[in-house]
Amino acid sequence: MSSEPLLRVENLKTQFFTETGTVRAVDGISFEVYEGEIVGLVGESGAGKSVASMSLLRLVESPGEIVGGTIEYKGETIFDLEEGPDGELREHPDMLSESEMRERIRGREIAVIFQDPMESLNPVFTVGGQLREFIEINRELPKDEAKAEAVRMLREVGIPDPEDRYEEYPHQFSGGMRQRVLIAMALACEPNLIIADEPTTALDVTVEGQILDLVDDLQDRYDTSFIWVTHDMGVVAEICDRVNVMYLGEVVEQAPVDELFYDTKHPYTSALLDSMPRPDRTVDELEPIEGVMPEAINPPSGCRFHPRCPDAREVCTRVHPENLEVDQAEGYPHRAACVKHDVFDVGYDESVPLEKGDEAETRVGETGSDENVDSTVEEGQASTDGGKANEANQTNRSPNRDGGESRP
Ligand SMILES: Nc1ncnc2c1ncn2[C@@H]1O[C@H](COP(=O)(O)OP(=O)(O)OP(=O)(O)O)[C@@H](O)[C@H]1O
Ligand code: NI
Repeated sequence: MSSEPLLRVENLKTQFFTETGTVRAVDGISFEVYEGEIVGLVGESGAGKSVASMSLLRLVESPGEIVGGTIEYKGETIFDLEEGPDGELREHPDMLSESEMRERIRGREIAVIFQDPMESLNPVFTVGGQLREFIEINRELPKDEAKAEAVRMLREVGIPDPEDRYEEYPHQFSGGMRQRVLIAMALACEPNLIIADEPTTALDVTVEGQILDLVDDLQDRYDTSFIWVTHDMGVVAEICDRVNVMYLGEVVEQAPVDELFYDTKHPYTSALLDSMPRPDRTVDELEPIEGVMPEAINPPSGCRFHPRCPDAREVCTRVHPENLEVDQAEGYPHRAACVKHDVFDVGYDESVPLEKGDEAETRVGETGSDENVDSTVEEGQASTDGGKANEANQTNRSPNRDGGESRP
């Protein structure tokens, strides 16, 4: 972890301004992607994974807008704001222009693979023709060289008889084969980073396994970094090096994959793991996560997961936890946004456990739309003083290494 990250995302916020209110789809997430690693974004539907992915390429469409945070790629600024003369926020002058994003970044440096290949492939053109054209435009190669390169890429992603398949149309390909074509397209410009948004979700398990193996193999050979978006912890286990668990627009846990599975620090991650089919468990033993995920338009006060959390105590309804480092593993931080960890020091141990179903449910959405109602805990700050904590001392920033777990 000594080197600079390829991608650095800090406190990223993306919102949708709808008639019914502001949807805080991505609400202050931070993570890094280092060269050659596969970083997972995992969480239930609506967690903000796709909006986060689109934000990284500045592809959020109206009524959505990135409203805060920083995105840096190889030392260049994809997104940043600064304060103008009248205190208003405006785009930082260092920010890459729209044409730089289009000509230099999207596709060439950072490519995307979507879930549905039919949305990305045009049904009226041959698969090979589309791939060739893409290579021609993006790599400025003459037509015949681009064609040779297209055939080579099709072979590279495991499409048999690529010369023949080159002439076929998307509908003549199976779902798995189409997904391979999209991977070929993503790889065609030899990007440093590929964002894959649930690219295997529509495939059956066997084909999904083959695609994951292919990606693993290509990742080894090209040393491409990936951001892998999925709701499936099984996929995470198979492919990711490090993982960000998202809940209602926030990253609630971040850790190297083994650490996340074997030393889970956030109750939401535990719930995701418990709801995951495993060979050593029967279907009866699967535990679906309690309740449904509330709307990002009016999230619960305090910890957004508290209405569904088995470990929730009274303090969790009031204190909004940052994603703090609670441990280290393999040289990376293990972060968790849960006040049961000692580093938060907000009185979790003394707090009264919430009775499931009553307190929890009435709290949903009660105060969530007003951010100032919650106090936000940052490292080394106690925050039972209702927001004044932000002015409290910032000096004690060292994470409490032996205090990762709450005392019994
Ligand atoms: N165009 C839009 N207008 C309003 N709200 C939107 C829009 N797009 C997304 N959202 C909202 O943003 C939040 C995050 O959505 P997002 O698609 O990122 O979730 P996700 O984690 O990718 O879920 P899934 O697993 O279903 O793809 C959701 O509450 C969603 O309703
Ligand atoms: Ni999505």
